[in-house]
Amino acid sequence: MSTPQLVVHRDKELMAQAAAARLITKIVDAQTSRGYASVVLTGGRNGNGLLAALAAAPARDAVDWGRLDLWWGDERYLPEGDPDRNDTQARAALLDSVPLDPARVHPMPASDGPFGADVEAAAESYAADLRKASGPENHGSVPTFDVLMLGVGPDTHVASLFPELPAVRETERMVVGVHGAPKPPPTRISLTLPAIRSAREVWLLAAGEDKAQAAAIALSGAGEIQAPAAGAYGRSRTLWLLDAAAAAQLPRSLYPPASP
Ligand SMILES: O=C1O[C@H](COP(=O)(O)O)[C@@H](O)[C@H](O)[C@H]1O
Repeated sequence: MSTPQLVVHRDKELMAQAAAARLITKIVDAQTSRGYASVVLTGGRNGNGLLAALAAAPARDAVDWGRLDLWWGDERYLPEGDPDRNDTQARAALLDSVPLDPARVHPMPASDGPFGADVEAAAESYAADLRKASGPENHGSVPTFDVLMLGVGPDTHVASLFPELPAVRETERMVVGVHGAPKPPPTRISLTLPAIRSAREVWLLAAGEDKAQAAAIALSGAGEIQAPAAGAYGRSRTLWLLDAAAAAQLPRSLYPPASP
């Protein structure tokens, strides 16, 4: 378990730009050392804000987009192309603007796909895709992701792991179906905490005053069932990327000033 590191930026725009620059560098370094990079995307306002900032970044095309594997941490279980799906929003923010290899982009199943209303079967299908992509060097049933990004919800949810619901309690499976999510839509697919913890680095994105209480709860030693963000950590690094508004309830001793 890697102890959380915090970086706090002046505002959400600067946080998104700085996080995008950080992601570009991480991807380029991985591609240089291993020939490819593997990143897990997150949805929501902060996740999409980062992707939009990346699309506009001057160094954007330092990334070899054809050698980037993209996965999702969660998905709203809606028809393909639905505007509320995380992958729909990610494509609009960035993915449709860069020359990705479609074979290396792995959206989660849609509700109008082969599994229909059976979200558990859809989740198992994604788990099978992860297993297929996990080589012997990965020591497990998911690839070793270079960076796994998570937006932090105002209730401390990450991916589609909501406080007290069954999905956050899962300890064996890597991907599960979610029913009754308190944030619409109610039916979702999500990586579980064991899958999240397989990543080299986990980056938690929290910007905006509505995230301040969630950040304070998650970083104050709360349990992962009550505060799923508290259970999200990487094998070698756990990085919280915040703006000043989201950090407002944190002890000042937790982080040095990252920008004036
Ligand atoms: O519903 C979701 O919420 C979280 C957080 O979204 P935000 O708008 O509060 O930043 C998001 O990370 C997740 O992917 C999404 O499905």
